[in-house]
Amino acid sequence: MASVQAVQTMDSVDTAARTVESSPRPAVAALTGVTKRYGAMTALDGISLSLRPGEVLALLGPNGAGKSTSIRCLLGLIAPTSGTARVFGQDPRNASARARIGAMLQVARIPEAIKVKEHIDLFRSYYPQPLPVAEIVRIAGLEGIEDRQFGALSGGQKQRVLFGLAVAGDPDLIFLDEPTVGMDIEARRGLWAQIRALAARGKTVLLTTHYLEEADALAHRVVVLNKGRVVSEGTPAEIKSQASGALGRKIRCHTGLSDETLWSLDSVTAVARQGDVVTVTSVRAEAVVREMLRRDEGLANLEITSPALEDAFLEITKG
Ligand SMILES: Nc1ncnc2c1ncn2[C@@H]1O[C@H](COP(=O)(O)OP(=O)(O)OP(=O)(O)O)[C@@H](O)[C@H]1O
Repeated sequence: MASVQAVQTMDSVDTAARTVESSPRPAVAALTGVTKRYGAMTALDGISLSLRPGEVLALLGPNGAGKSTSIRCLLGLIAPTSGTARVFGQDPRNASARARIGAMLQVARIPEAIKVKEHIDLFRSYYPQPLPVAEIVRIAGLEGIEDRQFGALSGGQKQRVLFGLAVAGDPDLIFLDEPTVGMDIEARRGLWAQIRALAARGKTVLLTTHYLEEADALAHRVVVLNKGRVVSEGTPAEIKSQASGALGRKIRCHTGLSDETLWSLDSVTAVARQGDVVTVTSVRAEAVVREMLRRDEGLANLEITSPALEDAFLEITKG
């Protein structure tokens, strides 16, 4: 069981320190060459992706990119037009595979007149070895609302209940389709801590989100989809560095160098001033900084930043 201590420990882990064993253990779930067509609309266009044990994989992409369709194929809710979906090495419709899966979907509709605790009891009954009710209530932060009807809850509280139902069966693989929509910042951070705690217990999580800082904060790996194809894949840091190749990095400092001099340096694409602070953008930031320090001994308050994941995402999916 995840203890509060484990949650707190994981919370303090630095993003860069998140690693997942890269051994060739079989994938927990995989789409291989999957195309999904709805009439003339191609929702997935030959995509392959796989989930490794114990990782949090974030699926990013603009509206209509194919994120929910990917999840629905992996859940066995829809069949690929071609290609294969496998979960624990089996067809996702196989009952023994399903018993190890939990899901929180965007379109989840559950009866409004039923109490939270009754929903939990019902979901627990679907699984062979569910978590104790008190554990589900604690993980999903449902203390005090167990006896309320689902329909009487706020949007954020409903999301927490759906998360609780997704983990009720103590599944090894959890799909979370935009899990923090409608949550305030505190609730969102609480859910992040729980997702980290799940991964720390060896659970595998596939998450879709439009909150790019969420992927940055949680994911071991990010797969970016656009128009049904995988357009980028890597750690959040790798995705950002791919984009810094195209976008450049920003060098901020106090310097006496003129705009003209700054523009003359290696691969500079922008020079901006705000008060005393100069911001220079270049894809060869190290070379530019070396040259700036050589020419200006008084250069101070130096700071170099990579594009945010948000900028990287827009760059990768534009066009
Ligand atoms: N049942 C369906 N019938 C027809 N077209 C569909 C159906 N389901 C999805 N699509 C289309 O397939 C494409 C991919 O949809 P999908 O829901 O997978 O995207 P998404 O990345 O999850 O988008 P969003 O971020 O808006 O949730 C979209 O163009 C969508 O309109």
